[in-house]
Amino acid sequence: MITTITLNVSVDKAYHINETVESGKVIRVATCNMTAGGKGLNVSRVIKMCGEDVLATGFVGGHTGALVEDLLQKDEIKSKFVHTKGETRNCINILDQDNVSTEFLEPGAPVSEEEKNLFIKEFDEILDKTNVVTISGSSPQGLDKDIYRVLIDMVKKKGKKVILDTSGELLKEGIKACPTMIKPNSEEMESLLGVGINNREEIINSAIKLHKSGIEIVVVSLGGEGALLVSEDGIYQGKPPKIEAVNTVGCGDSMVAAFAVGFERGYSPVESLKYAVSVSAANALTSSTGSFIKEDAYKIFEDIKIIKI
Ligand SMILES: Nc1ncnc2c1ncn2[C@@H]1O[C@H](COP(=O)(O)OP(=O)(O)O)[C@@H](O)[C@H]1O
Ligand SMILES: O=P(O)(O)OC[C@H]1O[C@](O)(COP(=O)(O)O)[C@@H](O)[C@@H]1O
Repeated sequence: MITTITLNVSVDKAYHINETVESGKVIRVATCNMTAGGKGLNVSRVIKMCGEDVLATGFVGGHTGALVEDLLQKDEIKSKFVHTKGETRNCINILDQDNVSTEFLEPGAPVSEEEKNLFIKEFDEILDKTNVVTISGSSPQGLDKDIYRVLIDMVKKKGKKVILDTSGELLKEGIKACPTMIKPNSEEMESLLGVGINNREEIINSAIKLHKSGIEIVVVSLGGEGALLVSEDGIYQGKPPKIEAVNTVGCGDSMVAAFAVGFERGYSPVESLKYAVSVSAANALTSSTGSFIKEDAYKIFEDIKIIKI
């Protein structure tokens, strides 16, 4: 089983509008899609769509939290959340007539020390039934910046695999525990290493540096250019064919999900790269966040170029 951790859950609303976003204007929404969000729940949905068993964990609270549990149940995704006194947040993604996306991400309600300790206790028990763990996104107020380091240490002590996909201080602290894999984009890697990254060579050198620091698999996502993978098997780029992207929100989460599925199925890093590029590119073809059509992924898979560097 794959377990996903989403400490900062949300209800994601995708607003489709038939104009462009301008401040000071009243905008009527044409259609609204609602999904269980926070990066880790997008990951959970995509894992389920790939056909693997997944358990979603983290914190939920109040009416919005209950709605998230409902939405997951409708997608037949198992969950075991710690219930908080604070209310779960909302995140809004406005997609305009040209499919340009503008996101508003609310902060998460505070988590108390007691709620955190309960999560750690329950997670320790869940780990015994889990092969792969994904940790995604931001953390709510009330948790220390080393929370992911603590959780990764727990996973690694039990000999399981763990993917960390976050940014800023959480990523800086988290990598001290050497997760099995990280998936920064180049801006996240710039901030992590404190250097400017302006070209392909600098991306490769930065990823090699992170791999050498003890992270088994470093995947740098490159948007429409696919992703670069550094592991002990070598350096590879997975390049998707050119597609007409509709909504790229959740592409990073889809990539993490597909790598987790690859670990669960025992794929090699390069096989996982090809699979993950096809699933994440297929996500860009649907308007719904963290979702893909299998036929799109199959078609894209056939046309992916794997380039050895
Ligand atoms: N326009 C696109 N065309 C094809 N694939 C895409 C596109 N945008 C994203 N992807 C796929 O999704 C993955 C993650 O997207 P990216 O935007 O790089 O991540 P993040 O959302 O984490 O910044 C990419 O590595 C790629 O495989
Ligand atoms: O969990 P975080 O880091 O606060 O991010 C929250 C939001 O980011 C998104 O996952 C989109 O992020 P990506 O496009 O980077 O995958 C939203 O769906 C989500 O609610």
